[in-house]
Amino acid sequence: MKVSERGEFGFIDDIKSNTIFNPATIVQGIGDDTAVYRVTEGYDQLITTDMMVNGIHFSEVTTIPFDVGYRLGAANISDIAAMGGEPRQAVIAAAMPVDTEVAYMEAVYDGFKSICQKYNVNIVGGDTVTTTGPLVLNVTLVGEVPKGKAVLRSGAQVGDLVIVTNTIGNAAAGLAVLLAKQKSFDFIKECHQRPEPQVPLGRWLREHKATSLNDISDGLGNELNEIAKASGVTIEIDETKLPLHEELQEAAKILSANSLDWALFGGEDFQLTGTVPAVLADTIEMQPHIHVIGRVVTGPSKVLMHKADGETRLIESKGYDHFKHKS
Ligand SMILES: Nc1ncnc2c1ncn2[C@@H]1O[C@H](COP(=O)(O)OP(=O)(O)OP(=O)(O)O)[C@@H](O)[C@H]1O
Ligand SMILES: Cc1ncc(C[n+]2csc(CCOP(=O)(O)O)c2C)c(N)n1
Ligand SMILES: [Mg+2]
Ligand SMILES: [Mg+2]
Ligand SMILES: [Mg+2]
Repeated sequence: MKVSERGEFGFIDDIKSNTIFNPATIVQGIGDDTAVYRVTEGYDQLITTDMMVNGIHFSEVTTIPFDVGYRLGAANISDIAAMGGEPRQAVIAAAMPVDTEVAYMEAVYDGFKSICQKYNVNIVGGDTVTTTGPLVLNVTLVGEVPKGKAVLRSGAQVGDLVIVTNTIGNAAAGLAVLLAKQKSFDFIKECHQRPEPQVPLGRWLREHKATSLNDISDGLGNELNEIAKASGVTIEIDETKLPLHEELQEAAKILSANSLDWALFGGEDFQLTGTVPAVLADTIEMQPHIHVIGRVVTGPSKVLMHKADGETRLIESKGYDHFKHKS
């Protein structure tokens, strides 16, 4: 059945069950003019929004509907993780072409509900409209962080260590193998299709006094430049220290692609990058999911990379730019 046959209110009825995963904070969920939720005493409130468009962030070739919903949640939860915060309440809006299948949208919502359940996020409302363009989905997410403890982009200090979580470039590599219709490469494909926001590591980094954090949506180069600019520092990273997964290296060989470009400019990894005080070096050494990739030094706001061959390269802020990208 198409959404047009189901009708606006029928559609809302179809998706409104199984949306509250943290009931203690909810006075009113889906079903009134606004939702009503309770905040935690002693916490600052965080709010963020991110959108996904069919043909830009996903396509039939790259992403099944469940994963469209999962990634939509991941992109938003990731921004809360990048503040060292806890995700809490979400509203979701959908602009649908009239011939969209109800089953497709239900699967999108199943994916979104699945990640919300995993991170204890309540889905407290939304909006439903039709469009003559492609499917557009938007989430606005509220989170919380202990008062005054949000980890900003502007706190990097000279002498700090530069860190990144897990491995980077996988989402771009996964997209490339999906578009090339390559078999296998399941790990990097999943990194593209069903990325995991790094909430526990964001919390760990906040608790260990990280001085700045950013999530990797547009590419490591872009995110580190944002930190360098906001903090007024130079960031130096080491090419040999960038954590790259073996599947990414393998995919680069098969597709004759540049694995370093994926890592620096790929985006959509939703890993965290940022800075921590140098005294944390030994503690980080024992943290298997956080890697030191460089240092903060005095100088103008820029990012430099010491290459494997001994040369130094300026890393431009050339991540994914929606107005400049040609597909
Ligand atoms: N259309 C807009 N109107 C008002 N503020 C905006 C708009 N677009 C972005 N911003 C704000 O600009 C800043 C940077 O936004 P950006 O979307 O680049 O960050 P992000 O959400 O971390 O990255 P990404 O969208 O790539 O995941 C944020 O403070 C964001 O709220
Ligand atoms: C079908 C298809 N083609 C290309 C891409 C690549 N892509 C799209 S948006 C984006 C940056 C993050 O977006 P935002 O800044 O909105 O968070 C990237 C790297 C994709 N995901 N799917
Ligand atoms: Mg954004
Ligand atoms: Mg972000
Ligand atoms: Mg972006």
